Amino acid sequence: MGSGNWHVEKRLSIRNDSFTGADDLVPETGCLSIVVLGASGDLAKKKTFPALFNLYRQGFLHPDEVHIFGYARTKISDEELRNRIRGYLANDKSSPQQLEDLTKFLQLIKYISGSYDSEEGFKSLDKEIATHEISKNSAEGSSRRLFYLALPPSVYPSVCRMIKKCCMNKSDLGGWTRIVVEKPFGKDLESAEKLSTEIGKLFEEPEIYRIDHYLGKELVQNLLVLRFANRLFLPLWNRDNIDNVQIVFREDFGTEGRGGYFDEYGIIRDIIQNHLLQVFCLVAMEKPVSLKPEHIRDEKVKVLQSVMPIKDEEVVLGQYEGYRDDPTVPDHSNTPTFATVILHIHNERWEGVPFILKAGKALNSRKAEIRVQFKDVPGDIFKCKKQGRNEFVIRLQPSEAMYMKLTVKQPGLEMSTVQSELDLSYRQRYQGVTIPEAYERLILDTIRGDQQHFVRRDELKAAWEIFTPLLHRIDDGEFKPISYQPGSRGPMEADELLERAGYVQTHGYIWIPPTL
Ligand SMILES: NC(=O)C1=CN([C@@H]2O[C@H](COP(=O)(O)OP(=O)(O)OC[C@H]3O[C@@H](n4cnc5c(N)ncnc54)[C@H](OP(=O)(O)O)[C@@H]3O)[C@@H](O)[C@H]2O)C=CC1
Ligand SMILES: O=C1O[C@H](COP(=O)(O)O)[C@@H](O)[C@H](O)[C@H]1O
Repeated sequence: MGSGNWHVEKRLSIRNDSFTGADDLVPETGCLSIVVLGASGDLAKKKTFPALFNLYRQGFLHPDEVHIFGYARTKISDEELRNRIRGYLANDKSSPQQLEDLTKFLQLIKYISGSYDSEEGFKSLDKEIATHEISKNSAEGSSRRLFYLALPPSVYPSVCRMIKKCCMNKSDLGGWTRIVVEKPFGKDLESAEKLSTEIGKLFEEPEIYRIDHYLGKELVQNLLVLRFANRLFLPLWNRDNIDNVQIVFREDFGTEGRGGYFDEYGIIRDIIQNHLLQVFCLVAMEKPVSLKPEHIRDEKVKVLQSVMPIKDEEVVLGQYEGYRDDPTVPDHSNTPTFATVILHIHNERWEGVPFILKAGKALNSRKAEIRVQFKDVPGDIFKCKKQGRNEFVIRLQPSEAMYMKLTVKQPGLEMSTVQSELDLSYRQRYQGVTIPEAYERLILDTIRGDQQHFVRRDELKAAWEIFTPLLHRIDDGEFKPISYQPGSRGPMEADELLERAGYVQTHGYIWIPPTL
């Protein structure tokens, strides 16, 4: 936000012109109503409205087509909602153009107050939407209604019932009603299936968009391109060449202000079962038949179903010291704030290759990356084993980059080797290019009707099947987290597990950042 580095690309329509594989999309012309349910909440102001504003600024949401409705229980006026979100859309450093855009954008927002389980509020919401559709001369049957549930999952079923009962539009002329749901989508296999069944009775799968914002990150979206559009990787991406894969998430802050929520879920449900597992799927899945969303999701499900049961000795849990000082966290909480979990895939490509999923809060750094470590060179005549293995690192954040660690000849007269890198740092290579926020792309996908980057019901089920037995044991207090210092690397047992899994850390590798 507010980078001042905008690429404002005005589009005539929001028809999809990229290579998503969703080429059977219907041209969409009807008026578009975006309803943010839970508009007074944190997610709405920090992510949803800023993403909508960015889409508006880039010409993807046309003022002559679009209207935005905020809905929540809090009784506030349109103007009060606008004032609440204003600070998240612009700041002192915003350009005059941005401020002018902001004023126009805020005028598109209307607020309706109502409860999440009574028809009254949803009927007035429907009335407001209909008034807007009529004012835009939208042909009945062509208007589009997007309901974004920025709400706790406990109210999803009642909200979906209310939408179904009070707010559906006709869709015979290309119109639609879609709902976007956020994680946490259940707490284990049983609760997730129950939720899916409840929502599934009301909406068809193509109408449900289960969002995982990691799927909207630039380098996550690049994974299929990298893997399947580069001849270089095709023959290497398997158990014959790859020794181990790490998918890592680190945050250098704790659960500040979210202790109550976090304690109910823990790091596995908060990060690993969804975000890291989605990345895992894209790294490990087979090539899809095409880029059609269903083909991609079929492959994701297959690889999830090939994951073997997690072994106790391949799990390390941690909890940072001071976590329980949060008044919203119970004194004897057993909730992990750190976890390393090793997954094994039982298939021809990956048998024997550990996939190490690691996530932690209150650690010494903030990053999310994929680290693919290759096997040692057989018959190594240079004795470069000591210097380190080839590694291909895809850094999702911060500062998107991918680099390949290689052994090369040390420049000079002597014949000696050194570790170096082939480096693609995005900031350096794509200067002046603004990388969109994950939510921005994903909301655009929901409008375009492209489900490629959303989680399908069977995918969600397979994801919960992997982690539910372990989660139940943690919930029952059978598996205890090890205490670690905030600002550290987490429990040292996690690094020991990494070593046992075969990861060889490179020592003495020094990276010299290129200068512009
Ligand atoms: N384009 C760019 O921006 C590039 C940047 N670099 C930078 O160069 C530096 C070195 O790169 P690289 O070697 O890939 O990355 P790191 O030094 O960050 O990490 C290498 C590996 O060692 C692990 N590790 C780190 N400390 C320990 C420890 N004490 N015990 C056990 N394992 C440990 C890391 O695990 P864990 O993930 O858990 O920390 C990671 O798997 C990094 O800062 C990197 O960002 C390098 C090349 C290109
Ligand atoms: O979903 C979540 O993600 C954030 C981290 O997101 P990022 O895009 O900043 O990597 C995490 O802080 C939060 O606990 C979790 O619920």
